[in-house]
Amino acid sequence: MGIEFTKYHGLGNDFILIDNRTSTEPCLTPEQAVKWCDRHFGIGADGVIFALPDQDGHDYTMRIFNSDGSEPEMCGNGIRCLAKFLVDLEAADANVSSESLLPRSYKIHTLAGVMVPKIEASGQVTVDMGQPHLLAAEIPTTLAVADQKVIAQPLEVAGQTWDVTCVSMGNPHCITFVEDVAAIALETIGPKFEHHAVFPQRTNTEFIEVVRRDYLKMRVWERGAGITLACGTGACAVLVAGVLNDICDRRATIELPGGPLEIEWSELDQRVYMTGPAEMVFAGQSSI
Ligand SMILES: N[C@H](CCC[C@H](N)C(=O)O)C(=O)O
Repeated sequence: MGIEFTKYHGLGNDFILIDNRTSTEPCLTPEQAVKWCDRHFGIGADGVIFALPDQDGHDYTMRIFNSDGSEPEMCGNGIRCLAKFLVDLEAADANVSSESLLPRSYKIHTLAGVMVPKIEASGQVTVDMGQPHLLAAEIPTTLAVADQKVIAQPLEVAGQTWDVTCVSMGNPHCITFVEDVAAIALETIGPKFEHHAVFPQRTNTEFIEVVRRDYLKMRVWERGAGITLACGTGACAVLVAGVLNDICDRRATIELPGGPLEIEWSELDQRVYMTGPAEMVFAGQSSI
């Protein structure tokens, strides 16, 4: 009898979701997660997400392993998929339709703090992603003094100097603004940013083309996953970086290769809100 799983994606950033509600530890090791994420010898995904029981009075706990087996603090597209997975599980347990339970919010404990995804009746998911962290020590990066922000700082990567802005959404992001995002050789430059010495915990890297102050185009090289079609925490970090550099509004559409995300950095509570889809693809049992 294999382990049951369900595949979901958020704008093509795809995840294997596992109902882990009866144990407080993930049922797979990071090494097994690498095998499950392999797109030829396994199921294929950018990561594995575990729905664990609640902690400290929250509804559930989310843990995630990237496709390289590393464990990030948070995943924006992933938590939208987790919310959809949870409402599907609860509907199956109650023998009702998922739609009948909408709208539905969850308080999810993550390594980046408590996140609150809300599935609207439309199926779109809005997530309160909390406040961004901007000090060098919080990213973390050694590119600036620990209690300083990193905004438009020069960073040499692969013999070229890039102006970078760093933002943490619980996980690290290095953002740079370019003229033509399609011209970036992501597979070459991405790993050089990810493993750069100024990022002691590696980094996700986002390359951004500003089309309008409320419309940005983004491509991403993710820590622990490489090129993905979308990155939710990355889109949030990009919006914050755009505001800090005064090149975008506090509410904008971030266009990713997999589709658009609506991001707002609220002036009122300084929290970042992300809205986007989460789709179920298939369910199965794995014997690897
Ligand atoms: N690779 C990321 C985690 C997944 C983030 C991304 N898929 C998202 O939607 O936020 C990291 O190691 O920080």
